[in-house]
Amino acid sequence: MIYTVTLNPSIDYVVHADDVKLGELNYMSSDLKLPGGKGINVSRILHELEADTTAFGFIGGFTGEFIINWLLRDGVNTDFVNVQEDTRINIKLKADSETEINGRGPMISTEKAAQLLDKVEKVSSEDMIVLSGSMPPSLPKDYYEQLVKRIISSGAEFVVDTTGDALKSVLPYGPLLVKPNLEELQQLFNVTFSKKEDILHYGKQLLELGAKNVIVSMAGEGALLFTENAIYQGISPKGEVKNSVGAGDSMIAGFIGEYRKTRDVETAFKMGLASGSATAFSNDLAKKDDILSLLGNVKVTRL
Ligand SMILES: Nc1ncnc2c1ncn2[C@@H]1O[C@H](COP(=O)(O)OP(=O)(O)OP(=O)(O)O)[C@@H](O)[C@H]1O
Ligand SMILES: O=P(O)(O)OC[C@@]1(O)O[C@H](CO)[C@@H](O)[C@@H]1O
Repeated sequence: MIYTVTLNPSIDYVVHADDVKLGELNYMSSDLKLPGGKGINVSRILHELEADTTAFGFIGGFTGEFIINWLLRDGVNTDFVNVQEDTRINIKLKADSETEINGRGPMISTEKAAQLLDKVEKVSSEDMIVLSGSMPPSLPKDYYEQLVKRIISSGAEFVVDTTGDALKSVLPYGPLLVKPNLEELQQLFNVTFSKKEDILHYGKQLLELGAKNVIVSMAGEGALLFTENAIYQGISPKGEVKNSVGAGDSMIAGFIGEYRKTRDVETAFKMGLASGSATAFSNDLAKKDDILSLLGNVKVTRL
């Protein structure tokens, strides 16, 4: 089983508006409400790729119900901790450019935080856990590390997709995969990249700090995969971008779903690239057929 943990799920409210003027009344040309949050997106793609998955996390209120009902309807297993306040709503504004405004998230009590720690401790050493996304502000700063310590005691492999200090704190525990995008990698080391060598240097740094594999994703420019033996460059297929929200999560799902089957990083990377692009080319997350049809157009070379 691949478990995902979304500490801060969301309804993603995708708003299309042709010509947005700040400070004036604007009308949407269309809108769409989707279940969101990084781990939930990973579970949705894993389910699409027919991998066994269960979504853990904190969920609450009418917004939480929307998400649970959607996942139930699609057949995605969930085992959330229920909280009192509403799960957040994140705005994804598609105008001339893409603007995101993410909510802070509900209050999580100490008791609820402890319940989730207990859940992750009970997974088996055969399982894998993906920890993704931001934390609601009421959780302790070291909550990611607390989760990882419990996972380590279960013996399961784990993947982390978060940012900043939370990411730094879990690297020494040896995550199977971390996947910063370019901006997140620069923020992590407080640097600005001016050439490809900079990306290669800081990608390798993440391996040195403890990650077993690192993907640095670069949106339409593809991604780089760093492993203990080699660095691979992945070129994404070209296509019409409809909604790139969740492309990174889809990439993680494609990678780990395939890696669990083959233990081969190169084929896993190809599946990750195809899944990320297939989501970028869809309004919602990608469907299995879209992913498989892009697979042949993905190019991976060893550097
Ligand atoms: N415009 C695009 N064209 C083709 N492929 C894309 C595009 N955007 C994303 N992808 C694919 O998805 C992968 C992940 O995208 P990206 O780097 O934007 O992740 P991210 O910033 O984590 O995204 P998000 O936070 O929205 O999930 C890319 O490496 C690429 O393979
Ligand atoms: O605020 P976080 O947790 O960092 O990111 C949340 C989020 O932007 O990430 C997903 C896309 O990756 C969306 O479904 C969701 O709205």
